Amino acid sequence: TWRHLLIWLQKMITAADIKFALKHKQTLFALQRVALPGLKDIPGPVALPIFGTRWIYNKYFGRYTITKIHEAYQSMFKEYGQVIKEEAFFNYPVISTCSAQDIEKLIKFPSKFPLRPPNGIVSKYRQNTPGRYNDGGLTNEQGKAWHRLRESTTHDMVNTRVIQNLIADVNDMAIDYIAGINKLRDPDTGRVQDIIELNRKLGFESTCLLGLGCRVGFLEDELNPRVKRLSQATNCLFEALNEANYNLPLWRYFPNSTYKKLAKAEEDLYELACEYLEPALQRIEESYEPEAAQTVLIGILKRSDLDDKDKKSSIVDFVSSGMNTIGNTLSLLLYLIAKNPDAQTKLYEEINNLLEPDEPISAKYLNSARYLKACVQEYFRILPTAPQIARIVESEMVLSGYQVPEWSVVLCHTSAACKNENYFHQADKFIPERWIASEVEANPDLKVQYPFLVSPFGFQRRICPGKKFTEQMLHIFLATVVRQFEVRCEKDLELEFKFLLAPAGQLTIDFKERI
Ligand code: HEM
Repeated sequence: TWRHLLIWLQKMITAADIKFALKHKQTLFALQRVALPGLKDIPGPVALPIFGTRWIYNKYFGRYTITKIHEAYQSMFKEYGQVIKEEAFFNYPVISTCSAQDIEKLIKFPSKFPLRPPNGIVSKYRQNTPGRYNDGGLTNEQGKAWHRLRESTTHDMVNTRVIQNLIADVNDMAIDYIAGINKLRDPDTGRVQDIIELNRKLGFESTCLLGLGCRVGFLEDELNPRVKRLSQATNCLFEALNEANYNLPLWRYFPNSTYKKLAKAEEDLYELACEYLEPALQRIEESYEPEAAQTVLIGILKRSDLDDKDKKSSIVDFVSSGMNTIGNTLSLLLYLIAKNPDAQTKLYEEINNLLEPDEPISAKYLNSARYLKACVQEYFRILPTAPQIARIVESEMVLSGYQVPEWSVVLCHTSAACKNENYFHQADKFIPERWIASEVEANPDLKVQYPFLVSPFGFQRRICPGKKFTEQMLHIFLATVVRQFEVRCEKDLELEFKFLLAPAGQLTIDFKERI
């Protein structure tokens, strides 16, 4: 038939092309370089000298608001296409892409030591504080220095067995969380006017459990002064990071108010972490068998290839990286579940099928809870708190037809890509079934073509080391809440970008006790 003939012809042409390409590889490559548009051709907002394109976020004459940066990117991708170029201060180019093909290229780039742009202000502070820090730390270092820290500090944290051993502790936290909800609920309506603060506290408490190896008391009625300082320091740190990211980088030249804020937050975090480390250090001296929750911490403290500064700065990095990310995620996840009653009903049915009424959540349940995991995965597709992943490209590469030079900064907008109808069927709908093979078999439209686009924890070897812990934590949290309450939310949630995507204003949730 004509179709077969066409397919045969296509194969012949492809084979001939490959032979030709192999023979004339160098020439073709050179021609392609000449022919392809480059960095300067990538569309994007008009750049001004020095200020680059940052004027678009200016309060008075800009087009977008800095706290709505997620919406700004959606609008720019619509206006300019799937790849855009912005210019940071001093006209440093920053490329953004939401193309699945580009993102796949970056994810699959065989990098030994993937490069993520360091957080300049943190690196500067740590350089200025040599008494406490050897370097920028795990989140900011690059190359071999990063690899050394990564290998020696995250070994236990990425181990499934170590994380599973924390299930009992996380269950206890979830019970305290439910008690917290019950204190906030209106006795007649079950309404909690604003759940965000409680979720933040649970985020803080769980991160401390992982990084400091103990419960610190964020879920208690009265916060002890140490915990209050910890919470304030983390908030200040994120405020300073946000300011440093989007305001003129004057901190490079003198310690401006943003730098001072960051320095104070880092100092407080460091001192507080050290206070929490004391009992663990004592335990090591007394050769006690560590409790499950202390495995990660004691594992780091016992390393002979790390000095004291490396150990302490890594623990500070773990605590500060996890606190707000988990807190935001809990609120955003709860909101999506509350907005999707059908999915919630299915989830409740699965819980009842897999668990006896008073049976605690166990590794066995978590391993078989397919719908629970699908709900969390679908949440990550729709509302991840880290909507883009940054990389410095290690070699020249072609992104959406543009030749991008080596060492360019590229932001992979995985979240924007996840909203693309061409990539996900009914992209704006919460459909956990798309992540379940048997459901996809029954409805092939749901098949996920580009699963790698859901990368809420990043990718390559630089992927978040807290991923396993966080996922387990979210599974336990969601199952515990849905088992106890039917949750509903009437209003739509406002979002704002504060270094991370976060809920803005209040999140009012109705918690109806299940009978
Ligand atoms: C909802 C929770 C979390 C989210 C969404 C999240 C997200 C991320 C993302 C997107 C990255 C960048 C990865 C990349 O560049 O490829 C990252 C890195 C990192 N995260 Fe998380 N994270 C979370 C929780 C945690 C927790 C609990 C910890 C505590 C251990 C943690 C520690 C880190 C560290 C140390 C890095 C830097 C890793 C490196 O550069 O090697 N994160 N995280």
